[in-house]
Amino acid sequence: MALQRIVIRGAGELRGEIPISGAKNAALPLIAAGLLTDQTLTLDNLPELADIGSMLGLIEQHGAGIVRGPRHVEITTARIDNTTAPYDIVRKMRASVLVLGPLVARMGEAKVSLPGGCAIGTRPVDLHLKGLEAMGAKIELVDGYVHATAPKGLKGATIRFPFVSVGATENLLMAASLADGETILDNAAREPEIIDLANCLLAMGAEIEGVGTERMVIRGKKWLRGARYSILPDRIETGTYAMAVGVAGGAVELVGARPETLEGVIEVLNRTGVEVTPTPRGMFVKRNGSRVVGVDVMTQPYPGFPTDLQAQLMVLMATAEGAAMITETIFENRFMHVPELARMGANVTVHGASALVRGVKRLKGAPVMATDLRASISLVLAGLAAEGETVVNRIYHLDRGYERVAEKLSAVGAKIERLAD
Ligand SMILES: CC(=O)N[C@H]1[C@@H](OP(=O)(O)OP(=O)(O)OC[C@H]2O[C@@H](n3ccc(=O)[nH]c3=O)[C@H](O)[C@@H]2O)O[C@H](CO)[C@@H](O)[C@@H]1O
Ligand SMILES: C=C(OP(=O)(O)O)C(=O)O
Repeated sequence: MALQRIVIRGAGELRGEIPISGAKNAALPLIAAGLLTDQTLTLDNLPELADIGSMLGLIEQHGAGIVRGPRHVEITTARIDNTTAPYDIVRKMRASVLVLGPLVARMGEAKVSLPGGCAIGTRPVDLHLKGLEAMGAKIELVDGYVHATAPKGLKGATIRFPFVSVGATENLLMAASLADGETILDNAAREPEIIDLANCLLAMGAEIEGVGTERMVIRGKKWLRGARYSILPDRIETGTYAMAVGVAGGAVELVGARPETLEGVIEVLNRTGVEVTPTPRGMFVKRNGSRVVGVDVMTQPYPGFPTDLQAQLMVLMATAEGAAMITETIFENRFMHVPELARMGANVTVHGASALVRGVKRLKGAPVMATDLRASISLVLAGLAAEGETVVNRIYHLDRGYERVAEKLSAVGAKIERLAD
């Protein structure tokens, strides 16, 4: 594939509407859930993203039949004929580890490549593995692969997470749905994507109490049926475009957005001076005239401010009146965007897990690149606010998580285009 880049010529206001796609981080576990049943799981509102293609490719090589249509997929896993998730797929996308729970639960064994570190931190999977061990699986690490076996099937267990993990909650929720007996997940993640997965599992016949709370009780079933489920709108994409309006100014309706999944984010936006109002179709975001003001924000598990919007918020704060302290508590290395933003004139000093952002009047365009998804989109947002031309290189990161980003932004007036070499 030719190397592609995005060119942005700032700085004009955004006006109009942007449709919000289905949530990547809900879609990925839901696709893995397709391995739990021999019947068809149909997913609607499927976003068109590179990560979705990778996840479908992964479950296909386990034996799933995939029929893909526009914004929708039918997954039928009548049989699983391969329980190995190979390094070549897992290294591209960490969410691949979500096949582990479903495979062990249904087949009594799985071999999944260890995902390894990535740009934003070391990201171990020890909580996933300890949970499966508590459910009776034997875990061995062989040649970089996790080999999990439970020849007599998984057994219900009480699992208390020492800290909140979205992925471990999802993996064990799926595993518990097909285990023998009752599983209690304590200190479980409460992200809307977890609720989406639980609701789909309920539609498949699972028995889960406490959905949306930190304590879920799952009574395992011998078999789950097929279902049809519509993926929730992407709250991170929504928050990203809301911040784009904050950065560039203007007024945009985010159509399909679910403001109730973004309360912590809306509260922060309102404090900065960006106005957010729910509408019958989604939410309306507006910033007219004056500069936003700096606010201090700490990332937290849901319902706190999401780490996946930290880089975008930093761009908003980079042009704010006054200073902002942004503290990242989820990942230990999620400030990769800072040096690139500095090249565009942002004034940011990192001290450990905190970044002190002193607002400047204007950013300046520059060639930039990023090493992860949210850092990449933050550079696009910075380009919207910058004087002159910004070229964002290595945009394959963007394609992992943002559907048609250049089209969506140019439809509201941004001067943005995608170029191939
Ligand atoms: C595909 C998907 O949904 N990705 C999201 C998911 O990632 P993911 O599920 O990987 O994130 P987790 O919630 O598991 O990670 C939270 C923290 O726990 C640590 N940890 C996690 C598991 C474990 O076994 N051991 C351990 O130490 C991680 O390194 C991290 O520091 O939630 C993150 C936190 O909201 C988001 O940023 C990601 O976008
Ligand atoms: C970090 C992210 O995704 P993943 O967990 O798939 O790396 C993200 O969506 O911002």
